Amino acid sequence: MSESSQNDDNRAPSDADAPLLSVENLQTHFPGRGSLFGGAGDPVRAVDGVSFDVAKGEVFGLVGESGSGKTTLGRSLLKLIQPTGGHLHYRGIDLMPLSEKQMRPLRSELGLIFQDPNAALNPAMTIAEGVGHPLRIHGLAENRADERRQVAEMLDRVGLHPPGSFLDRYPEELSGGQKQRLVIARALITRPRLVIADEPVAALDMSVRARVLELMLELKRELDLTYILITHDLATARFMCDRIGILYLGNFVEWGGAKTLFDDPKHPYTRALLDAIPLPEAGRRARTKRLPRGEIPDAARPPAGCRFHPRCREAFELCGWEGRDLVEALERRWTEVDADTFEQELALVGKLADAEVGRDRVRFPSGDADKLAAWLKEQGPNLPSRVFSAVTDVTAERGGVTVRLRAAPEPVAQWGAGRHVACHLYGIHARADGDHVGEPDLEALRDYQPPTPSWQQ
Ligand SMILES: Nc1ncnc2c1ncn2[C@@H]1O[C@H](COP(=O)(O)OP(=O)(O)OP(=O)(O)O)[C@@H](O)[C@H]1O
Repeated sequence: MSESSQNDDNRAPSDADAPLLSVENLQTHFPGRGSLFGGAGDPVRAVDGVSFDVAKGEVFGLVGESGSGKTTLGRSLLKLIQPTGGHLHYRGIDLMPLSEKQMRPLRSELGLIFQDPNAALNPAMTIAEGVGHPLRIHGLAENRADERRQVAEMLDRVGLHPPGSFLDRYPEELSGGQKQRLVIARALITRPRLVIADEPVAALDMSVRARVLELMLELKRELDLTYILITHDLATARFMCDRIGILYLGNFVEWGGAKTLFDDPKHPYTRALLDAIPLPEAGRRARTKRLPRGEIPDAARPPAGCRFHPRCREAFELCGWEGRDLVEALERRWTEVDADTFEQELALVGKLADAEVGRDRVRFPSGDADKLAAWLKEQGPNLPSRVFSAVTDVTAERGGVTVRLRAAPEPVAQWGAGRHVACHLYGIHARADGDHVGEPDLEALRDYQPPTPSWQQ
């Protein structure tokens, strides 16, 4: 089938101005992993409320650390994984209720470029068979000769010259860069409109990465493609993307034009990621101390409030501090103080494993509750995080001390300065469906003035 005849179908009442892909509050939760002792465990919120549109012809980047949900989101957009909630429209077609059988006519329009060529290419098939396979699946070749002709044409487009010399060879005979060109040829052979490229150059040597990315941009222009590019690498995103979404624990913290985000990032996480890449331009420091602390948390137990708050250097009292943050802050303090101080404080606070840790409180068992409460009040503000700013109450009782923390809302994205940003530093806007946040007193927060972010002072 020619490209024009594919475009002539009448499957959807497509409005020329409508986005090619429209994503609203998309969620993909996996069943909980359970524990050794049984029980289902909390669901893994791999994708948790993502919203964005992709216009025809654009390159939209999904950027984030390992575990942020990029791959799950990419696969959910193609319904290779069934999202568990939200809305997903492609060319105006509501994809959410479609069964795999109903999706089949659309599959040839939706391409996927994999990261690992070895996983994407069947080593037992010749290049003609492997790259031509999708044509057979979708009935897009008239006969074998037509299939070989189409494969040869696509090999030519992806720079494997002369194409005839590749047809009857096997993928393993090719170099890494050539194999990735094959993967691209296979993804584009059905002439898709929307292509999701999942870390398309991450497995390649530095020396060939730029050439493969340039090829992808060239093919985009020639074949009228729209890309969603998944990458953990901001330099790749900067080179390729028109717009970028910064993903953190299943949701965007900031998204908008690539230039806007690179030139003037607003979210502390975006700023930290950008500070981590060495850039040649004058005025941008190669590495600073603003890198996020620690690792991305478990998506089955996302932090309350803003999910980034435990790692955020700008976090303040309304960012969602909870009991485990207080315990972690004490742990960190004890790695920083001298041995004598550690021994004294351990004797007073007791082993942290003995503390009863809840979302909105921590109870420390203690034989001298008054002394411990006084120490906590005095040292709390000096802990190596802002957790104590959220403490509402330190109560000495018989046998222990209870520290209570105020619940705070999960931020919802706001529009400002040419991008969406989900951060309380820009005003308190709570996500209505953030059901893991506890029960913040939204009424009390209505007139709250957040502090000025440190970089604006
Ligand atoms: N099938 C699954 N069942 C349960 N949890 C899953 C499943 N697939 C992914 N996850 C979890 O979902 C979260 C997001 O994973 P995902 O692979 O989408 O992130 P990613 O940003 O693509 O990371 P990476 O770059 O390492 O691939 C992780 O916590 C991961 O462990």
